[in-house]
Amino acid sequence: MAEALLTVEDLSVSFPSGAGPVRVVDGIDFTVGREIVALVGESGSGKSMTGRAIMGLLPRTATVQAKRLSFDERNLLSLAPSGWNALRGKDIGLVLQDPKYSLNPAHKVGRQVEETLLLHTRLSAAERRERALDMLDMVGLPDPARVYSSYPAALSGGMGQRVMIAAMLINRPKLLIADEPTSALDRELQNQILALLRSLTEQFGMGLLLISHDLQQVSRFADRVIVLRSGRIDEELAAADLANAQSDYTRALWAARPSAETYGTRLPVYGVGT
Ligand SMILES: Nc1ncnc2c1ncn2[C@@H]1O[C@H](COP(=O)(O)OP(=O)(O)OP(=O)(O)O)[C@@H](O)[C@H]1O
Repeated sequence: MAEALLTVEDLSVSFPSGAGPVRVVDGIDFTVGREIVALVGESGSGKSMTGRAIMGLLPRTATVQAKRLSFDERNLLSLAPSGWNALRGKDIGLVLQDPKYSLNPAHKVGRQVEETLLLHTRLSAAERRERALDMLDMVGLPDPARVYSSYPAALSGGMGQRVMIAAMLINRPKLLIADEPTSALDRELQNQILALLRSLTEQFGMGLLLISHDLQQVSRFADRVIVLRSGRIDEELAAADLANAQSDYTRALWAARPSAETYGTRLPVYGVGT
């Protein structure tokens, strides 16, 4: 197991309800080093809330508790809003499901890719442009100069997601959290984007927390897998061992892996909230 960049100990996230607080993440422990750790589980198992707790991006009504939540020796539990702003985009990047909602349609791609350089560095406009063009090239976009001056509407879904990855990696974060980064794309593009994330993770020596419901994909792109069930860790195993998982739940999720016929449908829900 790689040396930890992120340490999560006894993390819980709860929301108020008429019947009292409901714990949607319930006392989980894990670490992420310079490796790809996948957080998997059915819909509602708490994957996104875990990712958001690490990014300090939980809904206002959520309460977060942990024995320890630390990133690169910093205690995230005591970070002030200004501390979060300094961390996000600089040391921790977040890639979400659909670039349509993450990219601002009113601004050209170049400006959005450069944004974290503007916020976190003193590079000149020319240096920022050069870094952005390099990064657009690194994520495999043909004709980076044309993409740089385009508006997001001119991009396909796969290109948009490559732009988002470029925007998140331009400042060389130590950790990237990718929450279902490919579920808006077709199968072939999904594999291309995941292969790109894997290669950039290795090239930059980053950690990647990959949130996914697709165990088959995870088995090919991740190093380690944490299986969440109703907010708790059901099993933690090497990605290579997924096909021979011990827990019945993991085996059921593995058996429900999307096939060409069922791809795009949601996974069945096994006893959430029970
Ligand atoms: N703002 C909120 N208020 C109350 N409950 C919420 C809120 N946001 C999420 N939840 C609940 O938290 C639980 C965990 O949600 P989360 O989004 O982490 O699941 P997930 O595993 O990422 O699922 P999916 O794959 O569907 O995104 C769910 O039961 C959800 O209904």
